[in-house]
Amino acid sequence: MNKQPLRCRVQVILPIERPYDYLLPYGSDGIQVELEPGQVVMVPVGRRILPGVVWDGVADENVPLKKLKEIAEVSEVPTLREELRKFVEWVANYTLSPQGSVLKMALSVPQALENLVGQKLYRLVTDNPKEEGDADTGKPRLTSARQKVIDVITDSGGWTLADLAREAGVSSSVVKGLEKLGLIESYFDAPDFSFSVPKPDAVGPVLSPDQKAASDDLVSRVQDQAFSTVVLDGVTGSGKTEVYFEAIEAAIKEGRQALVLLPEIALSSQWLDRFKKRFGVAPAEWHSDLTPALRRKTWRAVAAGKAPVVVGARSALMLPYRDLGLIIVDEEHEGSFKQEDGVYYHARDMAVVRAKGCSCPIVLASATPALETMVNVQNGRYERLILPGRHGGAGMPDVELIDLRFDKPERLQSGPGWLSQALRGAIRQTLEAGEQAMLFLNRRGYAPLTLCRTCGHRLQCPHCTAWLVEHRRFRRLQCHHCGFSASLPENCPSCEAEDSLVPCGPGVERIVEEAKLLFPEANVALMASDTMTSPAATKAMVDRIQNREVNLLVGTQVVAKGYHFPFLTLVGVVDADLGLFGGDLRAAERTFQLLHQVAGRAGRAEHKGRVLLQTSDPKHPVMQTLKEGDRDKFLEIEAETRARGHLPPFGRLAAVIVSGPDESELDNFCASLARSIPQIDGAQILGPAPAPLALLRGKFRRRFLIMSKRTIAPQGIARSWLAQLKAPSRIKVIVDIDPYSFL
Ligand SMILES: Nc1ncnc2c1ncn2[C@@H]1O[C@H](COP(=O)(O)OP(=O)(O)OP(=O)(O)O)[C@@H](O)[C@H]1O
Ligand SMILES: [Zn+2]
Repeated sequence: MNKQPLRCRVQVILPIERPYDYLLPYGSDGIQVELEPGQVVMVPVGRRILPGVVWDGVADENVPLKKLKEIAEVSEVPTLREELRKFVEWVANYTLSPQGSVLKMALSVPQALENLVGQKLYRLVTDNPKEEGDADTGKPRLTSARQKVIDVITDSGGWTLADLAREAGVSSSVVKGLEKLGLIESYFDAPDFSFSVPKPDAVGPVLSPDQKAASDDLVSRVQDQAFSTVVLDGVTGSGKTEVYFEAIEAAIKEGRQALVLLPEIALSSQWLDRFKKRFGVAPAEWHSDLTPALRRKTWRAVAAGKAPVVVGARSALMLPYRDLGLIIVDEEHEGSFKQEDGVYYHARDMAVVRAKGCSCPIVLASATPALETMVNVQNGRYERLILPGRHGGAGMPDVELIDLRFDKPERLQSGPGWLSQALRGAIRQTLEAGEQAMLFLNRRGYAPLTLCRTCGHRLQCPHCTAWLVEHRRFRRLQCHHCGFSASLPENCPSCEAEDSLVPCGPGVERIVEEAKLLFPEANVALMASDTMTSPAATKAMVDRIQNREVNLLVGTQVVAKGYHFPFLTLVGVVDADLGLFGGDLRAAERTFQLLHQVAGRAGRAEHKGRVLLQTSDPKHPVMQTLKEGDRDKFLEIEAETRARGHLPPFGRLAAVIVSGPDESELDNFCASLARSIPQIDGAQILGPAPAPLALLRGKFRRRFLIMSKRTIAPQGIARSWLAQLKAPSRIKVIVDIDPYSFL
């Protein structure tokens, strides 16, 4: 009997919408191997072999056999669960992204998919080495390269030659040399992909009654293994972390995995230290700074259920968890949870969807929950647990406004100054009292703009609609959008006048300069994303601050987040109005959150905190509510404004960004798009308008905005409208559902 060969559907990790059909592979016995949905396979696509996943549903029997290719290889990695496949479909559908692009985020580590059974691996030899060594200790003397290998392998065994060499930063001959010495040995096995399980007897601190009530509630949700969304709403310093650590412990006890999403994991050394202290072991980390070997190990461990706790940036949400029992989104209001590249998604919102699919609770923790989140609390979709006071009875800091129109910063000998008399005085007092002060300005570099005094020319990025920012430490100008960098010219590039270029406005480097000048006796330190180049650099700085080797800290928004410095009592905000401009619908909310978080760094222990905001608009609701410490009043005012404008969360938005290298081709295409804008009840499409960044990385950009009522999904509108016209090959159309950036 001539049976028809069996086929299946495989979703390949290319930007394609749907799975392709393939023939099941033939085993050595000439019989086709049956595969189940979720199995990871390698398949031929054109001339390449790419990873894919056997997808649900049946292949189309009408496709002629000769058109079908055979699956090339079946990966040994654990089958991806139906929950993840459904999640990929959901995210693709919601964000209007190709399913293959979303799946690619889940299979983001190609090396992890390779079959590794029976690899040659290295481990430490534990009996005494035969080589003669140091007479005193009996241990062989090692070169530093060799010692690095020993250090790596002592931490965890089961390394391949290539991974071990790479992780230790040495050549493979160093590893082989150690093998000859008899200090390490090779064996054949599958690498060990697992992370330690936190000790069951590790106990946390004694919780306050409020913390205890919140933690009991979360623990019982974890034990119930049912979906719910809980907002953990606690003032800064109320001990939210300690509370959700209890929930993590409960998930571990249930034998399930816990995921913690942090906005800036690479900068979260304090968080990791606390975790280690509480649980005795480190969690699995997931972020862009991992070495390839660690990436592979982590991916595999997550998929096999051998990473009990994963802490990561937003992309950790896409990992193939075996059995997720809890998700925490810390600082849930943070804008960095929104990805604006490739697949445009909001990790907090998608995390809620994933928790639902996993039937587990999700905790959104913040001292300043997003308006979206609070409206979901009001309408009953989310529940809320409140921690009303700071841990250990520390009070909230006093917030005062400095009106820059009256208290104008005095000029320094070297040029303009940015710190008012009131702020200078407060810093002096703080330093004299032996406490720490922090100056906050959310602007990297020395000056945001450089201008020619003679002809007025402004130094601009050649590829973007943006000023070049001076970074004096490197004596360079930089574009903060595309990374373009040039050295600071001597003469004006336009009129060639000498000594005529002047920096305008302050960046943090300039504040450091002023601080050093005004407080020569102080230890001034700078903390910004471009000075904290690695987790180790960040940790070193955090340690210096904790040890009080720094007494005057200057920083950008990286200092605003989650840090706990007990001796920091004064926070000065150099330009509180900075975030309010720019026509962004969330400008006020974001400014309130950021300043509230920064203010929350002050006076977290015994000594009372004081916060000074320099503003030119002290009557602004953001400044007034910050001063009154009335977050809920701010949210009320903000909700009213948004409701009036039918803006999120009371209406829905989708941005359509069209870009291309040729401006007239772009404008023609946008004009055709504009002509085909459909008439829809309850929705409208605005545009095209030049994007505020009308030129970005050498591409011209135009924007449309779809605004719809809460009850109408903008996805459907975008889909049918954009399907009518095919974009020319050089033009790119991006749809950003629920946009956070309007540049
Ligand atoms: N029950 C407790 N016992 C002892 N120390 C605690 C307790 N709860 C909190 N702390 C300590 O109080 C400090 C503040 O707690 P934590 O950082 O968890 O607050 P938070 O609510 O996350 O603050 P933020 O929103 O500002 O990041 C930390 O040093 C923490 O270790
Ligand atoms: Zn640029």
